[in-house]
Amino acid sequence: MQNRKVLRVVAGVVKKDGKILLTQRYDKGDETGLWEFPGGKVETCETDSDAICRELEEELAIQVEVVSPLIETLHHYPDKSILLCSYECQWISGSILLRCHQKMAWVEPEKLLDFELSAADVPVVRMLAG
Ligand SMILES: Nc1nc2c([nH]c(=O)n2[C@H]2C[C@H](O)[C@@H](COP(=O)(O)OP(=O)(O)OP(=O)(O)O)O2)c(=O)[nH]1
Repeated sequence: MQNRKVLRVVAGVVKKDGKILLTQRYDKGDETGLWEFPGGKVETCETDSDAICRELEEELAIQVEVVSPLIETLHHYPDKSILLCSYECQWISGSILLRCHQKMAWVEPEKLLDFELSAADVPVVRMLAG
């Protein structure tokens, strides 16, 4: 595990009216059916901000501006290791279309832990829940 490559994954924490956007992965593929923050893998030559803006456009059809970094969490899944880099984002334009997720929810910070989350997201959510 020590020598395996760590994937850099960005997660956008989009807030609206005091609630935070969570999306649910499909019942197939990685982290099946679990809730997460929208985002994805950072591509070569891309900044984290570029990756967030691209992923939220691709996955949800919304345009966001990255406001500030939150926390980075290293998590080892059985098949891969990821460094999850979370950022607070401001929604600029667009209406949400679920292109890559089965569900979405706007969640009060204190209720985030009620959702079945990808394991790497738990420290992020603990921080947001206060
Ligand atoms: N997007 C996202 N991925 C997360 C979170 N937490 C977490 O463990 N992951 C994992 C799930 C995946 O194994 C990996 C990111 O993969 P992804 O499938 O979202 O990335 P991508 O959009 O670039 O997808 P692809 O090119 O492989 O289709 O990180 C999270 O909050 N958001």
